[in-house]
Amino acid sequence: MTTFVSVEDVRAEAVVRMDTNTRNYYESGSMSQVRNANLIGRAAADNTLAHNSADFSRILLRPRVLRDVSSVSLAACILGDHVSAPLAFAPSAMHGLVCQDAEAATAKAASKTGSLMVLSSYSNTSLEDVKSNCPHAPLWIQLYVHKDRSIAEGLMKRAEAAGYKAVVLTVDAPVLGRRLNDLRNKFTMPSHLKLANFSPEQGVASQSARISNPDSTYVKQAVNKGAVADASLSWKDISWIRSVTNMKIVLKGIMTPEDAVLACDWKVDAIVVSNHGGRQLDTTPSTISVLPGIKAAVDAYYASGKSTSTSGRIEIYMDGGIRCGTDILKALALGANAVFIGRPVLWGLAVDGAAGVEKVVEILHDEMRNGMALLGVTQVDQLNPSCVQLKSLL
Ligand SMILES: Cc1cc2nc3c(=O)[nH]c(=O)nc-3n(C[C@H](O)[C@H](O)[C@H](O)COP(=O)(O)O)c2cc1C
Ligand SMILES: CC(C)CC(=O)C(=O)O
Repeated sequence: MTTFVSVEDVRAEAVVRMDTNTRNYYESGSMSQVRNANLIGRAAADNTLAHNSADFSRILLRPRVLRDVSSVSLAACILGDHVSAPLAFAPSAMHGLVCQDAEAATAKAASKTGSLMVLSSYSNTSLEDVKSNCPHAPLWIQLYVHKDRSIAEGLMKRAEAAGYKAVVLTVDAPVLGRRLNDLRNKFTMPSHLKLANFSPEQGVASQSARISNPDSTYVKQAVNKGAVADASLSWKDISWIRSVTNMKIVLKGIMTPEDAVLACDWKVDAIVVSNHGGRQLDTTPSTISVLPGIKAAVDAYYASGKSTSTSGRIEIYMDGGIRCGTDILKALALGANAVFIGRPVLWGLAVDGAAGVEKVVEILHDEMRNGMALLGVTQVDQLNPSCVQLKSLL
């Protein structure tokens, strides 16, 4: 059995186990993708996918010494729920592509490691089966809203009844990004898998065909059934979500201070600073680079007394490019209450199912504890901007 001591070790093993379609679907971003960067004449690293990760190395850590770090705790609270660390699983579609037990395996790992998991609405395991495999950690449901609103309504009602705590509305995908590798591969979900949260009559399965060909017959059928994402979604639809469910509301895909302030105005419970792992609009900034501006805007909003919320301050999370424990410490220092990982979970799954995901979490927890001790910090809420500095030559 290979010894994995870093997330990169897990990734290296995972990618050789995946078939080409799956590897390209999981690994790629949109447009100027690393493997095909020359297609539009750009350097390989000149895209959002690459910047998400690379920009972490532009932020340096400032260790403080002689601070008694004999006991370091990662314990945290996310929207009122206790978790083992401020590290959670981002929603990602179709875990059945790399693991027979699909999201049931991911849920087991979330439960065992005490990690919050967000289930993609496009999962191969039903939300009820995921819940039964995750007795010891909180679950949230991610939502894509289709033209036929009864589909999203049904999903939210089922999730709430099953004990999911929050609905995560993905706001950065009114249309799907142009994923060149998926277009080239004509990627569609393999026929042995199903989108387990929807019945075939709802036509939602056809949605996955959008990845390959927006003009396909499948997609035209799905449009007729109202199963394609509703690009008319707007801020006022938050009131509609609130009328459907008592779950907390999280917006995933916020990239500007302006939209963060609107999220405060609309009194959602939390936002995820995210560019969808570089899979939607290419050449957006990295998430870690926009996080400080968003945190400052949210702080200013509450300091100005504009908030009329009775449920407290909005929480800020981020995802994108997190590959080691110090990336997480930097994000927390710059204002995130918690971070989410997308691809690292999929790599763990591909390597060894639930045990592989547990391994990824164990590595990241170890790296966080180690980094905190060496930084002179014993609790995650002690991380603040004084722990980091921007790389410069002076
Ligand atoms: C294969 C794959 C599938 C994804 N599916 C979804 C999804 O169904 N819903 C969603 O909101 N985000 C989805 N995402 C985006 C992730 O939630 C997350 O924003 C992103 O992966 C974070 O970047 P990272 O992979 O660098 O950690 C997906 C990402 C990947 C890689
Ligand atoms: C089926 C897709 C729309 C899921 C997704 O969000 C993604 O692949 O990034």
